[in-house]
Amino acid sequence: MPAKIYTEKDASLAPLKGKTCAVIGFGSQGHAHALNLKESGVNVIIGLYAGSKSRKVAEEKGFKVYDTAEAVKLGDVIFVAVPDTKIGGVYEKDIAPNLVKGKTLLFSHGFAIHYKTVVPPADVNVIMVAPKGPGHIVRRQYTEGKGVPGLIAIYQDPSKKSKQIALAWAHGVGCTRGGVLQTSFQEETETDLFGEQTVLCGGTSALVQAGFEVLVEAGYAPEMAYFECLHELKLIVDLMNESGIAGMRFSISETAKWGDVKVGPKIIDASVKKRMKAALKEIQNGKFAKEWIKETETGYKTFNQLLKDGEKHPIEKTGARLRSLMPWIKKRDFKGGQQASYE
Ligand SMILES: NC(=O)C1=CN([C@@H]2O[C@H](COP(=O)(O)OP(=O)(O)OC[C@H]3O[C@@H](n4cnc5c(N)ncnc54)[C@H](OP(=O)(O)O)[C@@H]3O)[C@@H](O)[C@H]2O)C=CC1
Ligand SMILES: CC(=O)[C@](C)(O)C(=O)O
Repeated sequence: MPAKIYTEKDASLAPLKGKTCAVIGFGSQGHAHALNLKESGVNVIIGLYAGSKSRKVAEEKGFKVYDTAEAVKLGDVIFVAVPDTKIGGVYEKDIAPNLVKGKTLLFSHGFAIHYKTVVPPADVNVIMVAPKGPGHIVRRQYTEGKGVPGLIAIYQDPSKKSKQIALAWAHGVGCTRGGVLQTSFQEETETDLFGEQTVLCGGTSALVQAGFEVLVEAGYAPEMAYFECLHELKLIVDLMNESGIAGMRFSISETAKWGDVKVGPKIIDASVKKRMKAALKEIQNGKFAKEWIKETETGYKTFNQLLKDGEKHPIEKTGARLRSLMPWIKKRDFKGGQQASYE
């Protein structure tokens, strides 16, 4: 039996009417939910720590910004939009002391609840609204009248109104335009971590860099390798996004189709699936989460080094030059931090 997909006709903003929605954090997801909800007519305030560089941006976007603890006190629904491994600390310091009966705690990823860095009191609703897409695209698609599909989950529901609140939030950020599926905190956490590590960000970055390196090491121009392995990837995935893998194959050449079905499975073969299963196991048994929490406790030492190494990959310099020749590709100003958006 196919899973129920909630769309705009199944949702209403009514559960949020007259409510104060406190978004804690104004980064990738935080800024998107806050702006989309506000434009949907919902009353939104922002909670940030005293020295946050996001304060200025949030105020410039017209939001009332409070210290985190104050925002929690004022909020009826509190969206914890801070980095996953920081959530535990923010919760203990600023959220738990102000989380009184009847409030709703909302997450857009299940990490903190599933791996128990947050153990909420039984008398508050705990829900999730997880757009299945990066925050900047959640915002962009909303402004274009589209919507990133999303997941909702209910962890605890003393009010017996949590599902309506979750659907209202999903509606307010535009997810019901793309379709909303109900899941659990465990399922969202495990599938999201798996996808971002092995298929999306992790798998794709590694695949693209490997393809670029093979071509450049074989003597082909880096520009050629960039166009082939990164720029055109979006065009191919756009076709998949519109009409599936078979639909994408409709648009590519016979020769490309033959290479696709004949050589593709030799590249992503059973050994890749074996490694994917191993990654899933480490997510399911908590090993990944433990290592990630430990990494943040060391001040992101290895993480920052790996990010720096990635920034130095030759594909970045080649790509920046080629993208600058395409005026329709909007340059992003990252100086503002994670909430850097296109607006
Ligand atoms: N990025 C994405 O697209 C997605 C993220 N998620 C989930 O959304 C949640 C938020 O992640 P994401 O949006 O990426 O986070 P970002 O890193 O983009 O933004 C974090 C925000 O939290 C702020 N912050 C940090 N500490 C505090 C604090 N003590 N009090 C208040 N605000 C604080 C930061 O302020 P400052 O700018 O000053 O550092 C920043 O504005 C996570 O649970 C993540 O898993 C889910 C789906 C997709
Ligand atoms: C965009 C998204 O959902 C990711 C990749 O899982 C994330 O940024 O956490």
